[in-house]
Amino acid sequence: MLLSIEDLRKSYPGPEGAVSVLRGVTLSLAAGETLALTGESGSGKSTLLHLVAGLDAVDGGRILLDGHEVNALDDSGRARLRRNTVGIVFQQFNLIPSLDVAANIAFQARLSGATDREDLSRLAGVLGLEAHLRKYPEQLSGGQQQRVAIARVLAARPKLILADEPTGNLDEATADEVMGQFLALVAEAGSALLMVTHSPRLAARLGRHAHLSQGRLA
Ligand SMILES: Nc1ncnc2c1ncn2[C@@H]1O[C@H](COP(=O)(O)OP(=O)(O)OP(=O)(O)O)[C@@H](O)[C@H]1O
Repeated sequence: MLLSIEDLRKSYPGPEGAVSVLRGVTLSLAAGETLALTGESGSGKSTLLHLVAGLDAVDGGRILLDGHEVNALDDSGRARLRRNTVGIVFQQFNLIPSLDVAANIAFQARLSGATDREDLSRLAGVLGLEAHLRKYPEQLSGGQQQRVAIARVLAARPKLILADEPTGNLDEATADEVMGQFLALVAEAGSALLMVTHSPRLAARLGRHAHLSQGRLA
């Protein structure tokens, strides 16, 4: 199993004591599987993604990712896992403002040692970015920036992609189109995908669906 989450628990401090957000979440994802995660606003979807990425510490339970227990790793071990195994597409795109589109796409791939130029230009082609490769992020629309963020993650060919509303800033028609391209490229790369979405329509396009409610998955 690529990802096994067992009895995961997470609370945050609140004004009236700790607020329990995840209350025993158990979930497995095999290599190449795609899963949509839905749930009301504030139900803990982003929290779950952050914990899997090792960006925050768990309170209880375990996350096994590609044979590593995420929370048993030190900071550099978690950083290595993020660099080599996980690709992250969050809503704030985190493109590097001083790099042009081509360099942004290549950036993550270089870090993880995957530098196939043909692969990069093909990705840019499929995502409709060829005309923008020499532009800087601030010269792009929100939708174009989202495509660059998607291309950047795919270029590194991670085993697991964590995506939080990756088409959340797009109108419905464009979101459908970009999601189609994204899912086709994910399938081609053989990556597993754990994707948060508010849209039942987009969720239905993934292989599996889990719903987070009251701190547990249904
Ligand atoms: N760093 C933090 N400190 C305190 N509380 C937090 C922190 N991060 C998240 N929370 C709280 O935990 C709960 C879950 O937040 P989370 O962002 O995971 O929800 P979500 O399901 O992703 O929501 P949305 O769909 O609105 O993005 C919320 O009540 C939020 O206020």
